[in-house]
Amino acid sequence: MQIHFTKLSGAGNDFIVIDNRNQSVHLSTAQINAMCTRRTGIGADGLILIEPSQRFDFSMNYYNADGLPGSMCGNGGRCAVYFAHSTGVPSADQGRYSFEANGNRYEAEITGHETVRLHMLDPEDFRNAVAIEGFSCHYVNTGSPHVVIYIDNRKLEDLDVYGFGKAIRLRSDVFPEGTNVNFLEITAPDSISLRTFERGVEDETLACGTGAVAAALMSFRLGKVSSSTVKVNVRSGDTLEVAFSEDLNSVTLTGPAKIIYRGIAEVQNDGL
Ligand SMILES: N[C@@H](CCC[C@H](N)C(=O)O)C(=O)O
Repeated sequence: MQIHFTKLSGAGNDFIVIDNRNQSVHLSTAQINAMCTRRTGIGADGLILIEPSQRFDFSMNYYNADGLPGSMCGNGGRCAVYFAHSTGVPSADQGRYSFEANGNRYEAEITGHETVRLHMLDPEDFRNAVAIEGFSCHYVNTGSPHVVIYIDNRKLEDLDVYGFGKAIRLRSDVFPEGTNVNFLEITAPDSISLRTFERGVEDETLACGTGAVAAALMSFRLGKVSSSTVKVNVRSGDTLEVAFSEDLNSVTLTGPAKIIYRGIAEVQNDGL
């Protein structure tokens, strides 16, 4: 079966996006995993199906690279909106899209050349300083579950994000559903540097949108940054901007979303 797709990058978090508004594409877990596998497939952190919605401009169905449905993907949401904009998916409000993902409504707008601002859900379930694997782990759900760790006495660039991230992600006694794990350094009163191990990719990614939101909100909550607009420098070298009200609501995530290429994949019954 041949599938037309578009590859997008949201600050280095990369996605295969498929326009499935006619609902002709049905992919299994194994097929999505094969398409997302680097070297033998197209390669991506996740796959997004753009599907019809009764109530909004479209529905975003997001799958992690392991082929399983993911929780909210902030960079994926921004890429889905950039894809919709560049593909001519109609929107009820010019220049602004509404879509559903994981049963929630999201809104986003194109704010400049290859730049998308996404309005996020209010954060939930803050937990402070739980000791796990030798780290003081803060936790918040920003649409996806995130551990936030300040690596005060080490260098972020030298940190074993894969090893430490995986060990914490696999602590099912603390996180029965798993978690994404973020390591960060405060670099100024309004900026941080961030590296993220992602659940479902099971590796470090070059950026994570809901992780950037978790890191910015947690840092403001703990008094580690003083600005409610925080620049988050991610592994790709890009910068995401997280803005919020002082009570940590009305959160937006803004940053680059780019089309890398369009292609046709030959998908076998059991994968590529
Ligand atoms: N990269 C994403 C987060 C995607 C969801 C996550 N991997 C999960 O299911 O836990 C982002 O940009 O937010």
